[in-house]
Amino acid sequence: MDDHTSPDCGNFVRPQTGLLGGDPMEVINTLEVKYAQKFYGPFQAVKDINLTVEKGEIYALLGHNGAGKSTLIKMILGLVKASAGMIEIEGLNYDAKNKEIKKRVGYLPERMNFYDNLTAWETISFYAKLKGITRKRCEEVLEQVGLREAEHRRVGTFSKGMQQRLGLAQAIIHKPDLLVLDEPTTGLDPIGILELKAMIRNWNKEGTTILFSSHNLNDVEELAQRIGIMNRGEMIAQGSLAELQDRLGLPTKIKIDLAVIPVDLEEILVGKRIKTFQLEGKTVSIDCPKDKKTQVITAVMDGMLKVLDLRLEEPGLNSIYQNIMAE
Ligand SMILES: Nc1ncnc2c1ncn2[C@@H]1O[C@H](COP(=O)(O)OP(=O)(O)OP(=O)(O)O)[C@@H](O)[C@H]1O
Repeated sequence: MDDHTSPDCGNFVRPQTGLLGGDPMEVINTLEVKYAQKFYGPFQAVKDINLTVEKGEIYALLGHNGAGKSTLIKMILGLVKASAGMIEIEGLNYDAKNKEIKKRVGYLPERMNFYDNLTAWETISFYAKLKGITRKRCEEVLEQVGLREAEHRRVGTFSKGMQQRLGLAQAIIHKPDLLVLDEPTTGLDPIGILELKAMIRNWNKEGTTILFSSHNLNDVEELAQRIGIMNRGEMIAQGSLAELQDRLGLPTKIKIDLAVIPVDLEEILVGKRIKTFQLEGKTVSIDCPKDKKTQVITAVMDGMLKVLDLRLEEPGLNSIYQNIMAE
């Protein structure tokens, strides 16, 4: 059972800096989570999570079912009370500035329940009224999510994709600084996913910071600048794709298409200190440490091989995720 109260600060004490206890040069991040924990009875769903989302970033939470993503998201939204730790949004915490935070955050839950008998226009007007927002903004936001033509249809007749768009409209209507999306692409068809990603990118370009959770590695790879991987309540890895690749020491694959395969190919490559490679047709693949790419490419291009094409393949999120989960 969720307890819908504000997260407390537990036993975390914010470090004080500067003469008056605050550093004037301190950058305020959109989201700051420190040592956050959540117990449901004796079960610990979230374990000592530290997470920072900088202004303007798109950050993705990734993890198996039950990893604790939704719980963490609800703690960030003030919908679930943290057992311990600190959560700040734009430098504000829920104990002191609950209402102020709510104005700055927009949320699309995993499942959104609307009144089937209301039209899209009536639904969005209802949210607008709650938040003191103008009719013009309702029109604008329905336009942005592509529901203007369907605005007088009852929500009960909407497809999953259309309901998701309406959910997005209510999440963005008050122009939040931080938009939080819990598995936003689940249940959408491929076109719906593409359109949703375009909307997310547009809002982000306009300055909205975005935190979303997902099971879809492609969506995460395409959208997120930084990724947090959770497992059994813990944050087991965080960073950009390149940082995660470095951390794991995963190689870059160099693929070389040759015009002809010389009989002494192995000798040539070994002579250039390339000991392991795979040959498929006329394509040679070399797994190379990231910091040795230039040396390997220079060695291959020195004229002894007739190279038609050469390309680099960095490991994708798929192999990064699998490696991290296997650690
Ligand atoms: N209200 C609750 N009471 C007791 N246990 C809960 C409650 N909510 C979540 N849990 C448990 O906490 C753990 C984390 O759940 P959570 O929903 O946060 O995971 P998740 O990563 O979002 O999973 P999914 O990807 O399936 O949505 C799970 O073991 C879940 O059963």
